[in-house]
Amino acid sequence: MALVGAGFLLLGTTLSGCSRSNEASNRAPVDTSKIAGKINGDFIVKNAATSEEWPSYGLDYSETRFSKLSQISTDNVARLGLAWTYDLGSTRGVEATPLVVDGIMYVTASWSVVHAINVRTGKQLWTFDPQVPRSAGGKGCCDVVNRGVAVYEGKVFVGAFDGRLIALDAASGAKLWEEDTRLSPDSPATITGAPRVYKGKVIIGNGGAELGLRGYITAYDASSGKKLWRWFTVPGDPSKPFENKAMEAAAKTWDPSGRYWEAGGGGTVWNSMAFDPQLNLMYIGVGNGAPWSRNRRSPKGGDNLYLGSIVALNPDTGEYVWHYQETPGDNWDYTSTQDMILADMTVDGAPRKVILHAPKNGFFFVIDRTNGKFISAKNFVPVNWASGYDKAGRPIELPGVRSATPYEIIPGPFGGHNWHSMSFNPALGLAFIPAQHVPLSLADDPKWKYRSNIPGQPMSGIGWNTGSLLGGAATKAKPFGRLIAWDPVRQKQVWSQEQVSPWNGGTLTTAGNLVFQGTADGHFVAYDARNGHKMWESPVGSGVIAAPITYQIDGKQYVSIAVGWGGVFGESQRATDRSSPGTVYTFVIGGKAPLPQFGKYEQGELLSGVPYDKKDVAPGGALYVSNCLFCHGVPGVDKGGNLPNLGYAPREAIANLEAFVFEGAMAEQGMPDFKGKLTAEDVKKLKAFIQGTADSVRGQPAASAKPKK
Ligand SMILES: O=C(O)c1cc(C(=O)O)c2c(n1)C(=O)C(=O)c1cc(C(=O)O)[nH]c1-2
Ligand SMILES: [Ca+2]
Repeated sequence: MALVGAGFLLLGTTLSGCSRSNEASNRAPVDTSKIAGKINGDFIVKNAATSEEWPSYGLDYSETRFSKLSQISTDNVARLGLAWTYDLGSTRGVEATPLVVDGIMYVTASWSVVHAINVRTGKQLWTFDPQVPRSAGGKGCCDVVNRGVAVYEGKVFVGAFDGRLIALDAASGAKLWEEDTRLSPDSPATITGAPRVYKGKVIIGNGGAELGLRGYITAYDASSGKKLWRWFTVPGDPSKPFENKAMEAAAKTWDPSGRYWEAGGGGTVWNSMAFDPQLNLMYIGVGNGAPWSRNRRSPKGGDNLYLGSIVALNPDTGEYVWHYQETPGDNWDYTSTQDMILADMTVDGAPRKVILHAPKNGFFFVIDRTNGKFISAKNFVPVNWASGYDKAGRPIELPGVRSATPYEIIPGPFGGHNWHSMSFNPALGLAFIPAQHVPLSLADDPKWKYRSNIPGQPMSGIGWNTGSLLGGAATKAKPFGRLIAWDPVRQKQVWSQEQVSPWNGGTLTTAGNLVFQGTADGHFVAYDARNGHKMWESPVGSGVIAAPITYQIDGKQYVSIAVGWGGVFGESQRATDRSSPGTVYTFVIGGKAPLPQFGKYEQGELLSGVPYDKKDVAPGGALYVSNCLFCHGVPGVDKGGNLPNLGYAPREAIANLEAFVFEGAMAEQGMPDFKGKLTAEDVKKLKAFIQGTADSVRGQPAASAKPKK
């Protein structure tokens, strides 16, 4: 088909098909009667002492990602070699932390497809495709990703992107039960996060604050799927009774004249949780406001609890116990959903049970996890929205950061640190943060209306609610990616490593004094955890965003990483010219398997020859921001991520843009349907902006590849 040019091939249609077709030949004998039956709370606690298996998302209930294994160490890591690779058959972002129990790895690819792999051979045991309708693609803000599964008493739990929580038989992959976590079929709720199982309850939150969701978290009985409790994170319609005292208290911090409940208010729990069995408290990280702009959401101001907070809940009942708000009155998509780590440390001479947290807002927090009391906060990246935190734990906000005048907010909405997992090495007292900056300027937009396509408001055409205009001011800060080793007690950076680009993978640290991390430019790297010296690296097929794991089988320590470029930054931008399907890489000392052949990313020629009217370029640009930007990037400037850059698309594709926008040419790949949302006249303007921008890039000496969002 002529329209399917080089750029579009990348979208691929091979999801799970690839592994399926190999199913018979890939199977290897496994005693399935013994799989994962032993995994329960006691096991997870016991395993934390040895780290032999990797039974839950963050390795242990404290989510430390610190492995006690030391067979692979700074002494021999240089001899690390490939044991096997496994093709996940996906072309979109792979964000999963794999779990390994009883010699089987459970890992997810994009579109929530689960793969069970025999770790001894690297061969497939089974796959499960929840068949997420591709029309759900446009409901997610940030790529059709999944961060992994939970395993408990012989079952595997996965959150499907369309909002279903599904239980599978760990031995066969057969579906045992399925529950819809959404409140209604037209809800914008998705699931991208990994479930956790605490005390026999499968616990999961949702994504969707951008699309106008009231955040909540739900617990289901692991064996039956019965819903046990649900806790909302922000108050609902004030004409209805409060669900609980926590909502009554929270409502006092919201201005009802903003009618926030119509846009849900936000506060989604789309990623992080942790559990302290001794305190019987579970912790959740609560997300940003909907819309982003507080002036639109709550015109008289207010802290808007429990946005941007860590909240402690009783895992038995879902009852609120305490909260600490990191970003009062969030205005910039400053989620607190980044991974939390529970640690015990001595602060000012006293032993403290703490939570370590590096949320999007750029500050590193140490919080007392018994009562939520603030201990300290210090910025780990440059910030320009607050000068610091006072003794009570309140940020000292700087003027102008909520205004209608375009302002380069630092960190931007991509965060000084996003969902890419942090790890904490208690032996060294260091946390390893995948830190970054992605420049963006924002301005409050008084014209915001719930779910209205307003040119210039990012992605409002597919239902985003930011209440903010994008751009308008040149950004000055440089984008960066930086691995930071942070001492939480002294609140001080100990070492750092600059990376090629923002959006690098999560980290793993080990008793072998190592930190492992994959990078945006397609490498898997081991550093000396004490000083940041690079000890080993291997190229992998594309940019890495997920976090590595390590485990021991038959007396041998392995390291694995799921590779697949994407996520919200990686949809439109890239830092490598390689392109490969989602792939699991497993390494072992002395491993001799050959690296797979890496594909080359075919960028295509800069677009030329699409006729347009110059006066349509500027209005087309505003429409582009509100419909296309976060998926396709700046035409001719960004290089394309796991979705194509339209400035390098084939001429026929842009000349026939209607086929994509209205006729569903890419619907099977998850592209939203713009019928009834855009007019033919709008599409004419979009073409003008795309070709006009490509033409102006051509007029420049060299196309800059720097992220512009
Ligand atoms: O507010 C939300 O509900 C929500 C959900 C998600 C998600 O579910 O992935 C992301 C975000 N926000 C977000 O702000 C963000 O930066 C982000 C990045 C990613 C990703 O997977 O790359 N997801 C999300
Ligand atoms: Ca968000």
